[in-house]
Amino acid sequence: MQTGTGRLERVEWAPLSPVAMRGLEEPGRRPTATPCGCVKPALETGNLLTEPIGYLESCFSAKNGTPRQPSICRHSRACLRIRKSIFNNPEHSLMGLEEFSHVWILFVFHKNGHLSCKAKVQPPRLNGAKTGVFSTRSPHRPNAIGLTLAKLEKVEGGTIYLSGIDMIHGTPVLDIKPYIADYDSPQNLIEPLGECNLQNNQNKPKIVSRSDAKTDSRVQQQLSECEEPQPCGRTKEKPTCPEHRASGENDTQHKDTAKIQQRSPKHRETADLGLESRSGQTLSLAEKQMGPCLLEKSFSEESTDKRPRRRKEAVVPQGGSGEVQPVPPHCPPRMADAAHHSVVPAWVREAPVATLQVRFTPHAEMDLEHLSSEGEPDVGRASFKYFQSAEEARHAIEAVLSADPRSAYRRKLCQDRLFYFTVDTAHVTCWFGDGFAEVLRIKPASEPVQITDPVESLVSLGS
Ligand SMILES: C[S@@+](CC[C@H](N)C(=O)[O-])C[C@H]1O[C@@H](n2cnc3c(N)ncnc32)[C@H](O)[C@@H]1O
Repeated sequence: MQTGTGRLERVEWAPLSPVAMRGLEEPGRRPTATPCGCVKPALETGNLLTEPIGYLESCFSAKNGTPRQPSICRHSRACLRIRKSIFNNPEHSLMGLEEFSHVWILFVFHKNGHLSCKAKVQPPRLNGAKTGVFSTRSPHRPNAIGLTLAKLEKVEGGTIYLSGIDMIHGTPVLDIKPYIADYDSPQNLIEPLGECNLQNNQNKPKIVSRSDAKTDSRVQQQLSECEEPQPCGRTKEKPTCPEHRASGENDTQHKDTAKIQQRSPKHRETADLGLESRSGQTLSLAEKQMGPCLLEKSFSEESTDKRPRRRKEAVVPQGGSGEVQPVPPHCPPRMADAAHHSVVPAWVREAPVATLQVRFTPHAEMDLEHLSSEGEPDVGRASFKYFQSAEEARHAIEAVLSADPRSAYRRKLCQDRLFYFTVDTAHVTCWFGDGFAEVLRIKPASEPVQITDPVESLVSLGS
């Protein structure tokens, strides 16, 4: 059962439930029932009794108005304190994480309201049409687990600070994993060594299909930053603000980790490829061997060979219509990145509505000014918890609204209705017209945001 705390308890994870077991034909692996009749959770059958590692404090207090994906609003902020019930020394579990610029957050959609989910859902971008739940990022899925790639702003003791998030306040978080482009992005897939015939020196350039000019912005950024050939294991962006560095304690950890990581990128790859990487000599051999093999295999290539043709894909060729381009041999992986991207169905990028223009009425402008100056006027600090300035608050409101946060239903049937949402301490009232959203009022959010875990709030209001 999924409870308000986000804990997925054993009864809902019973492996004999139709959802959990349909199609799984391993009768010998079914778990035994306890004398009381409960089904024993068993890792081997995939029955996981989860325990949130923490509860998110987020600038979004409710689902309404929360961005549908983290990329929509880069000023959206949150923090997560690892619970002491998980690790006695939570800070130990975060050691080294500050070396990464982005993290995956796995969480429970604890405010779904009910556990039922349908095989076909209506994602907003399909404007009422249906598609299979597993081809969407819908919160309503058999296991209500969400996955968000967030920017890691800083690590402080046992707490991480994030931006670019799409989760609401109180979201139970199950796990954090570092984002490693080399593993997590198809642009960076590394050919298994076996596929390169080293002995015969037949390292022919891989044929890759170019696709999709509209790459994920992070990837675009990586690509644009990659003017010089770079070692491919390193994806760290420098933190934007120096004050966002970890505390002194973490600096020590940082150095330790840095020592390990200084030699890590190539070592990591050679290790992954099963090559000895301890001695420089072996490493350079491995490097020599790997050079041409590091060309990536694109999904497009795979799809051409093995999969039935997709209906309609957002394959926007760069400099040609899906032509097949050889990637030059000896091209460092980052450079090869530029040659091809991942493929998604067109509807993912073809929003049913254009990006909306956002405007503020003079009244709303005054409200924003007023709200900003309510905090600590002497030090010029706004009364926001998460935003660092009124300007950031304005950008966040614009970002949320320009992506049109309304459901397809509301967009079609409730066109002249007011729309409300809360972000940080601002309660925003607006309405939507043809191609625009207009902010009418911005008031202080009256309700203090409730958090699920009985811990002190990490972000203090005003002071
Ligand atoms: C479409 S989901 C995508 C989440 C994640 N990026 C993913 O792909 O799994 C994002 C939406 O889930 C909703 N949401 C966020 N946190 C939630 C929570 N804890 N429980 C239920 N719904 C939540 C919000 O309405 C938000 O707009």
